[in-house]
Amino acid sequence: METAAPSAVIVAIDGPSGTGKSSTSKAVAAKLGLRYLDTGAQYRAITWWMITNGIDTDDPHAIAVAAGKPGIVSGTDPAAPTITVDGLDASVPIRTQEVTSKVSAVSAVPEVRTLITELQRSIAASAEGGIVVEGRDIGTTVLPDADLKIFLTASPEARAARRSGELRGKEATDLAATKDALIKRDAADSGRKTSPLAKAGDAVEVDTTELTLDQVIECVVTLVEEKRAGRQ
Ligand SMILES: Nc1ncnc2c1ncn2[C@@H]1O[C@H](COP(=O)(O)OP(=O)(O)OP(=O)(O)O)[C@@H](O)[C@H]1O
Ligand SMILES: Nc1ccn([C@@H]2O[C@H](COP(=O)(O)O)[C@@H](O)[C@H]2O)c(=O)n1
Repeated sequence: METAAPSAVIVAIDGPSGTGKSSTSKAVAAKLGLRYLDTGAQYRAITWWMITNGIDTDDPHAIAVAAGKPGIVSGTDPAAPTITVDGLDASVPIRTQEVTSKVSAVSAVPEVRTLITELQRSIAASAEGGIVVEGRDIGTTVLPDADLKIFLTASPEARAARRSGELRGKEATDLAATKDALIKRDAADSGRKTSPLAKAGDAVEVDTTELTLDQVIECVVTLVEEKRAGRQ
């Protein structure tokens, strides 16, 4: 596995859905001049491609056979992250309810994980000044030698309330249904055989339930700065 230049800092941020991984990672990367990679967007992109190409997302064999076909490219500027599939901007369609409901089944297929993990490692290795990579298995599997690993948590109630706030005006905002859906997705992601959602043994756990987003960002920035200072 290739690693980034010695001065670069690699930060892995994992955790269940709605704990603030994307918002925190983007802001931390922007503040510290690092690149940013949203690995969930990559699993969403491959899921979107499967749906639009008529692949049965309940058929792991069909998914495995097709897994190498889409060309997924992630842009890592934290101010404007991008995701394309076969050259098409996928940033909007990957956020639909249909993709969200099918992404756990697609991302559980080992052939999908092998391909996406290789892609993630090559992006991290080419981020010369360092990168914040967020997902579910970054600290445990994708980048086990990351300089700093963070595992964000929050109560299901807080996470559902955050998600409902996002959805208001766009789709149904039933708090109980939102909570059930995220608990179900977390259970699928934690329960799969290959590279499940899990906290690395050496990750710092941050419970964000009672923290504002700014407080979480500040906490992670401090942890990165401490890590950098300790390496000098
Ligand atoms: N500490 C916080 N307090 C209040 N709202 C927050 C906090 N952290 C994040 N949010 C809000 O919660 C919502 C979900 O955050 P975000 O998308 O960053 O979570 P996530 O962990 O990346 O979720 P997913 O894994 O499902 O993509 C966003 O609207 C974000 O602004
Ligand atoms: N490292 C990762 C990241 C994500 N997944 C899967 O993608 C889904 C969508 O992730 P979001 O962060 O965009 O909500 C997630 O539910 C997982 O199924 C993954 O497996 N590994």
